[in-house]
Amino acid sequence: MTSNTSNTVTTLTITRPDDWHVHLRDGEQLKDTVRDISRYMGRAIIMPNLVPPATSTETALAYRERIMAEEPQGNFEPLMVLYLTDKTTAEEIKKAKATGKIFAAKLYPAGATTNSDSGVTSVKNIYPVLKAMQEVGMLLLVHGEVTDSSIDIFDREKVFLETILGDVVADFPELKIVLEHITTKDAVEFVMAAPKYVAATITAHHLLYNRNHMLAGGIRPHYYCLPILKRNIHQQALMAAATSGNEKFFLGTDSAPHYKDKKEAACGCAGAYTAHASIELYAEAFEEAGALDKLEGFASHFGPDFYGLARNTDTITLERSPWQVPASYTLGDSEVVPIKAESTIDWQVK
Ligand SMILES: NC(=O)N[C@@H](CC(=O)O)C(=O)O
Ligand SMILES: [Zn+2]
Ligand SMILES: [Zn+2]
Repeated sequence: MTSNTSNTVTTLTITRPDDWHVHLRDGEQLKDTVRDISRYMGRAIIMPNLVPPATSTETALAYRERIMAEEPQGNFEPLMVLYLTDKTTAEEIKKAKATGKIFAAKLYPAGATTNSDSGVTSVKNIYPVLKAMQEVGMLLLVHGEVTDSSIDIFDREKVFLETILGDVVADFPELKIVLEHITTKDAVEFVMAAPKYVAATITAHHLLYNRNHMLAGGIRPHYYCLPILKRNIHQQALMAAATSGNEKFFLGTDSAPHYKDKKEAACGCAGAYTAHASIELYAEAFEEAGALDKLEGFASHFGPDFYGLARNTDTITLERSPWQVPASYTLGDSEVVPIKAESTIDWQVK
């Protein structure tokens, strides 16, 4: 990292970052999501929860082609992910791995989040698949929440760690696991105590916000995402983890666009759009913690290191240059309301 050394930092140059968890959607939305992700992200782990989900090597590769068609310069590399179901086979894992274009498989507990209905109903059902993944070196990405309706929504991540993930880690000691979009102090502690093959992504919105932002003084649907924002002690634990320099925690925006009318509804969809300003939002969070010097490791080094990929070799520069986020952006034939709509963001990428 290089930056000027006066009291307030006004420019910050870091190795080009990657996004280790993003939703680009499909069809008419792709041109808009790919434009945003490829502005400065070198690579991104592309979530496979499409309708229907990308459950096979063929569907994942076809999706990759549709993404590449929106970014013909090839400056951006989509890293594909297989969507695990109860029916996924060990052969499919080996086939996917052999393509060199599919880097991970995603465990969605069935019903846990957006488009997860075809997910896994019991982790035991995929034990042969996890064994194959461990053998061939394919990462397991996890949406870590239980789906039991008797468990309070604010406790679902913690209970998942206690009742499911602990066993998976113990039973597959050499399987690389990323606990995605962590939201609790419990998850931070779990990852820190786990062996070196367990890491986590943290979103910008879980660093910047807690459930008061979503619920106090009126209900704000654009902050509603899963796992849901928690109380501020959890936000503080996430901030401490992200800015600690611990290489087990790295950037994954979980930017997850939904049309405005699907969010502002009686039963609104889960997901927050942050790809319009992802590194800028992280910069705001890290600055708040007085830890801008820790941003580069989190955003640009620890992700590729964990995935066993080379770090990017070029850089991007952030400038302190406040700008107003628009009320909405075009998304396909409709619009999406981004995080910080109509508010100011201090940083801009040159
Ligand atoms: N995070 C969310 O609230 N939503 C994501 C799904 C997910 O990542 O769980 C989506 O696809 O909309
Ligand atoms: Zn998720
Ligand atoms: Zn996600």
